[in-house]
Amino acid sequence: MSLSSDRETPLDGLRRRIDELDAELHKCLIERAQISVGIAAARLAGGATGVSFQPDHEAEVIRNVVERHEGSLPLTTVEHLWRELISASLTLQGEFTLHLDGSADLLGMLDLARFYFGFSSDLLPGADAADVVGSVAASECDLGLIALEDRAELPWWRGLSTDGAEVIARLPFLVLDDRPADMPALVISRAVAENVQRDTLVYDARWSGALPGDLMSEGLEVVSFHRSASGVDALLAVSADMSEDEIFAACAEAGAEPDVLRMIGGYSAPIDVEGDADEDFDTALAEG
Ligand SMILES: O=C(O)C(=O)C[C@]1(C(=O)O)C=C[C@@H](O)C=C1
Repeated sequence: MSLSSDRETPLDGLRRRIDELDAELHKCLIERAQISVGIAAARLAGGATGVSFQPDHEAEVIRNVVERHEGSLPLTTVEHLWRELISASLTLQGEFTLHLDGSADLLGMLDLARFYFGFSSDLLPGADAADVVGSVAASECDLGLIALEDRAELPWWRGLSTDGAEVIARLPFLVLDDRPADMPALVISRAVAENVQRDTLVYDARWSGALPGDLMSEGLEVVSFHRSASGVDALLAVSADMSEDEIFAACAEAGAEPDVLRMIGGYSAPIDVEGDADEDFDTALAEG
């Protein structure tokens, strides 16, 4: 072998560094998985069974990723890697099935499911959103993924409750232009941890008349609505700082108090990475 072929070229040096980093990363991944197994054992020792989702901790993990991130790797690539790790960690803690809203665009649903819940999770398509709510409510620790439409064909959220299946997350979690897996959706489960912290609460609100037109300026986001002969059902997202009395007062200010107001879960608010989330709600559509 000649002397020149023994000398490391700059390219060889870069590849050697990638190999070193891969070994370090792999060691960290092995340790992370061992810790997940430890969490599962500690929960079992404390009398818990099955998976318990900690959506607030998951949000914190991704918030930390966003804060630390720099350089040329796309943020959504890093987000996806961490989502895969969190899903693997959940799978190590117990079996669960992810029920998919079969009435939504199939490719968009599959993209979302794989981006957020990885390739190890067990997927099961349901007929529609109401079917997913029923399956998740009847399970011990399954998850459901339901696509959000401004105008819903059915008020599927009527089947949610805080002692059954409830809303635990809103996707996409990172609001970015041109991101992959960008179908708006809610995640539901009955296996959410008891002490979970959420900054946004979700309500089932019903009016026998029309939907008040200006709820948004009162701090109430209409995530979805359904109009029928008996009135309007709305899925409202509201800051967790607002009491139910304040919500009634804000609705009255916007036009009318709802006949029904029922808390049906909550989530950690998505992060608007570019600072220009499009929260425009088509009030003309709701009023017309
Ligand atoms: O914090 C926990 O309890 C964990 O199990 C860890 C972890 C993670 O892998 O980061 C996994 C699942 C939870 O939903 C949240 C976070």
